[in-house]
Amino acid sequence: MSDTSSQTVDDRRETGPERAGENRPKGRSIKPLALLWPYVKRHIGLVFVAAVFLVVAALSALTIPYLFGQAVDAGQGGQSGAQLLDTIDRYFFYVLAAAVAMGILSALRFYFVSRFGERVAADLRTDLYSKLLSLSPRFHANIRSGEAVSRLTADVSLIETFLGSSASLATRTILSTVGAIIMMLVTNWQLGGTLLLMIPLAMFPVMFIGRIIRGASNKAQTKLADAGAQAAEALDAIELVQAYGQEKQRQASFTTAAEEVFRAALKRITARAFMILAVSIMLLGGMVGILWLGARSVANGNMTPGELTQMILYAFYAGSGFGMLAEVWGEVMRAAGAADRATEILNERPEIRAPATIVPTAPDHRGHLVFDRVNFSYGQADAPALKDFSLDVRPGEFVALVGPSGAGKSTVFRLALRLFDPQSGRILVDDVAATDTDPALWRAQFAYAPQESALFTGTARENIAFGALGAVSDKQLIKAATMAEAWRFLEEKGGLDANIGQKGRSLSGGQRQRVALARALVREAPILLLDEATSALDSESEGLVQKAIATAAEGRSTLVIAHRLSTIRRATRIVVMDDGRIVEEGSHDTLVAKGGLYARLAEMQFAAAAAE
Ligand SMILES: Nc1ncnc2c1ncn2[C@@H]1O[C@H](COP(=O)(O)OP(=O)(O)OP(=O)(O)O)[C@@H](O)[C@H]1O
Repeated sequence: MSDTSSQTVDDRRETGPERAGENRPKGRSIKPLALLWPYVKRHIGLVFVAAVFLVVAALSALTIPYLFGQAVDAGQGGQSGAQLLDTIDRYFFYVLAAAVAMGILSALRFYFVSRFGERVAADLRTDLYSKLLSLSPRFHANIRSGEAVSRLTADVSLIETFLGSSASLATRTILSTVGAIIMMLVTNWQLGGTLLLMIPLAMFPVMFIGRIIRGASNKAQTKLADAGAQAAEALDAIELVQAYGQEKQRQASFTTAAEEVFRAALKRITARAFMILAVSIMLLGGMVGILWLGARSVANGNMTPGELTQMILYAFYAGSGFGMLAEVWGEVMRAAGAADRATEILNERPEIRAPATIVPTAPDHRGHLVFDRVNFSYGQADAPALKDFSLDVRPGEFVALVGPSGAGKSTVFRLALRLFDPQSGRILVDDVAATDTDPALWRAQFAYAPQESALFTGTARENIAFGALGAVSDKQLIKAATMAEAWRFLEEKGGLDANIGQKGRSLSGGQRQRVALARALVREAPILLLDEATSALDSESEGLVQKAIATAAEGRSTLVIAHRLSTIRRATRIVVMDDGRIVEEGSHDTLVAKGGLYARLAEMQFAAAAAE
C-alpha cells in the first residue's frame, strides 16, 4: 500500500487503479478494530519501533517552522554584514539538518509501519484461508457467492491499508495538528486563537463536498462493476452470443451501462471541481488573511516577521491536518467493517470436528462400510434427505446405488465422506464410527470420484497426486494413470507434465473421468465412492471408462451412483433408493423380474443401452 501522506487533497483517489475494497460496507463503529489485537500483539516489537519513528518524525517536522521563524528574525537584527551572513548560514544549516532528519525518520517510519501492515495482512490472509478450507459445505452454501473470496482479498486489503498506512497517518496527523495548534498559540495567542476559530468553519464545506464525492464515486464504481460483469458474461459465452446473433443487443446494453458510468463519473468530477475551488480559495484566502492580520501585527510591533513566518507554516500544518483526518476517517470505518467480517469467519467453529478422544481407524482397512438407521436433513426447514437409511457394504463388494433424481444418492456419499453429520444414526467403517475419529483419518479411508470430474488448472501430475495420502513417486502416478486407462492419451500430451488446461478443459469428458479415476486410484483407500457421470460417452470411451472402473474397484469396497447399465451389471448388488429410503435391493435380473421402481427406471433409462 502506498503512503498517501505526500498527496494533496485533490489527487487522493483520483489517479491509479481502483482501490481494493472501495465498495465494501463500512463498520458502524470502530470497535471491531479491537478484534485485530491478537494479530497486532504478535508483532509488538515492530509496532514499538514504528511508533518511535512515527513520534520522532512528527516532532522533528514541528521544529522546521520554528527554525524558519528564528532564521528570519536572525536576519533582522542590527548586525554587521559578515555577522549577519554567518547567522543566516547557521540557521539555514539547522533548518536543513531538521529537514534531513525528518526525511530519514519518515522513511524509517514508512518502512516499519508498512512492513507491519503487510505482515499482519499476510498472517490474516493465511488464517482466513485455512479457516475457510476447514468450514463445512453447509457454511459455504450459506455464504453469498464470492463473499468468502472478498473477505480473503478486499477486506484483508482494507485492514492492510489501515494498519500499514491510515492508522499511522491518523496518529501523526493528530500529533502534528495538535502540535501546530499549540505552537500557533505559543507564537502569538491572539492571531493563533483567531485562526483556530476559523479552521473548523473552513473545514465544513470541504467535508460536505467530500461526502458528495464519496457517494458519487461509490455509485460510479458499482455501475462500472455491473458493466464489467455484463461484458465478462457475454465474452465468456462468445460462441453462444455469435451463434444467436446477439452482438447488437449485448452491445446496446453495454453502451447503456457505459453511459451510466459516465454520468455517475460526471457527478463526481463536478463535485471534485467544486472541492478544488473551495480548497484553493480557502488555502489562498487563508494565507492572505494570515498575512494581512500578521502584517498588521508586525507593523504594530506585536509580532516579529519570523513569528509571522512561523505562524503561516503552523497554520498550514493544522489546516491540512484537519483535511487529512476527514479523509482518513472513511478508511478507518471501512477497515472496522472489514475487521468485523474477517473475524466473523475466524470465530466460526467448524461443524465437523474431531472428538476429544480420538479412536484410531481400523489398521487392517478392510473397507466395511455401514450406515445404521441414519436420518438426515440438510437444514431444519428442509424435508429429510435420508430416512432411517441402513446399508451394509461388505469388504470388496461392488454396490450400485440407483434411483430417481433427488432420491438421496449424493447425500449418501456426502455423509460417508463426513461432509455433514446425520441428525441420528451412525456411519461406521470397520466398526469405527465416523464421529469417534478424526475427520482426516476417516476421510483417508475413501477414494472419491465425483460426477463432474472436477480437475484443477495445472499438470496431470498435480491432478493425480492430489489424491495421494502422502508423498508419491512418478512411477506410482503413471501406474495409477495406466490402470485408469488415462496414460495412453496423457503420454501423447506430454506425460505427467501435460498441461490439462483451466479446470481440465483441454481434455474430453471421458478423458477427464479417467484422470479423476487415476486420482482416486493413487489414493489406495479401502473404499471407492464413484459418482458416475450422466453425460453420454461414445462407445470407445465408454469401454475405456468401464475398464478403468473395473480396475479401480478391484480389491476395494465400491459404492457407485450408477447411471449406465454396463456399470450396474457389474454390481454384486443393486440398491434402489426413492425419497431418502431404500425401496428395493437385488441383482438386475431379479429386480427387473419384480417389476417395481427399478424395472421402470431400467425401462426408461437403460433401454437404449440395453438394446446395444
Ligand atoms: N445442500 C442442500 N441443501 C438442501 N437440500 C439439499 C441439498 N442438497 C440436496 N438437497 C436435497 O436433498 C434431497 C436429496 O438430494 P441428492 O442430491 O442426494 O439426490 P440425488 O439422488 O443424488 O439426485 P440426482 O440424481 O439428481 O443427483 C433432494 O430433495 C435435494 O433437493
